[in-house]
Amino acid sequence: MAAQEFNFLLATDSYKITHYKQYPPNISNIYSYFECRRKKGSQFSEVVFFGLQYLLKKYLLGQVVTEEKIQEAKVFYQMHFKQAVFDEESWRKILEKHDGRLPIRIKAIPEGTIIPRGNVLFTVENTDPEFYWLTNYIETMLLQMWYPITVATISREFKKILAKHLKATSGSLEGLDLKLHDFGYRGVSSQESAALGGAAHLVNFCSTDTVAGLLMAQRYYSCPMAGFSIPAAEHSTIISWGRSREKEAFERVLEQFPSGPVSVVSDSYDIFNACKNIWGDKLKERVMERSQDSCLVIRPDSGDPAETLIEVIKILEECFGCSLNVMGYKVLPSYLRIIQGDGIDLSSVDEILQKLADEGWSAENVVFGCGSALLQKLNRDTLNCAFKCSYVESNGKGMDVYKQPVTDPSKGSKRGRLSLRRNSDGFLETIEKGAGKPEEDLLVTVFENGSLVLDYSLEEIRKNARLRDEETKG
Ligand SMILES: O=C1OCCC/C1=C\Nc1ccccc1
Repeated sequence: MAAQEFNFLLATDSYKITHYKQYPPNISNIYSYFECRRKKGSQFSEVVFFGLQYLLKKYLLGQVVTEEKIQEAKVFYQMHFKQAVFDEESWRKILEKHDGRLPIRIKAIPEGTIIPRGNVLFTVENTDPEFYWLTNYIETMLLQMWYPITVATISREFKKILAKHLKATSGSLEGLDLKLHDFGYRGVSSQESAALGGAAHLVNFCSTDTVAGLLMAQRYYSCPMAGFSIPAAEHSTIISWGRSREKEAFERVLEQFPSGPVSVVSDSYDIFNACKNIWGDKLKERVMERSQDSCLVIRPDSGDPAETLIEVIKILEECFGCSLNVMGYKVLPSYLRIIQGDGIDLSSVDEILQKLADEGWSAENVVFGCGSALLQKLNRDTLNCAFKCSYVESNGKGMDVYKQPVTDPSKGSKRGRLSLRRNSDGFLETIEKGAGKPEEDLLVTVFENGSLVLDYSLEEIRKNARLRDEETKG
């Protein structure tokens, strides 16, 4: 028997096993959709759609139903419910009639599309009337797309902030794609989260240490190398020399990586002493002989980020001097930069860059690392991701359906078959009740009856997600 790898029949919430018994008699079609519900006062007005292609390729393509999996599920659910609720016969029908391929159609906006909250992102419907229950059976797995969508969205919000400050204090967006480095691999809940979240960040940037995200981009988004990193110290490679030999530890790093940028975490004992007396004195010659594309990147890693950064940059200015750029902001010598990877989130990065600017410093001097705030400090409610049924057919008649809780109108759902179009002002909008014109519909079929209909590359996704001009103004 084939090793029981992933069993699709077990990849859902228990209660969904019982839903086929609850739908109205003679129901033949269930049509549902995914959206990031609009929420008054929410921090994020638009989202980046990303991640569905990975899920389709990994879990939904080809034969997902087999006799072994039916047997395994039958035994499992009998024990779990202590009664026979699992619909063995229907699953066997899928196996016999569709060779175990899912009779489902998924239509979605192109990955990387930037879309305002409250719009349909993808729709799901059964293509064989016999398996109406399958549409919402896969809700559980499909709703997990909240994660890559939310990470890609947060990462792009970082990009807007970085672009604003870079433009305002340097007059150019050069190097924007390298301004936010993913430090988050260790802070996520699993290898799969690291892969999905890491790849989601790479929609907006090409700077990461989360190797799993690079592999995801290679294997599922046809991108051979989506991001880059540089040699960098960590505390162990510094403190292993003992407190009295921090200078030797730093010197070793410079020697071992003579060309190309190198990052050295410098706060093991006293970041200010390290900058002034080691980098700015004992090793000053070594630092100055490095060039722009072999710069030393000093990494503070503690203290209030803004205060520490300001004090560090002032010490470096004293020791190495600085120049003024075309915007009149100060820039350290090109062989010297700073990376701030501690305490970075959407609000602190804006505050730090503003304080640097107020002190006359360009955003060119610093790159940022971000861990949990990028990959983990988020949940399904961050963008209010929801999956809801909006249309059903029974006895050949269609009916628009919806929920509208008197206790929370913001949880109301859309009704009828949905389409997405760009209106005359160029804004995306969702048309409900089947009123959309097919030729205007931006939702495209990406999955049908077990086959992937479209395959997006990270390159085209990045193009869809690039910042628009107005988002880069100061
Ligand atoms: O300092 C750096 O310069 C740029 C390259 C990466 C890097 C540090 N990486 C890292 C990863 C995970 C947790 C903490 C740091």
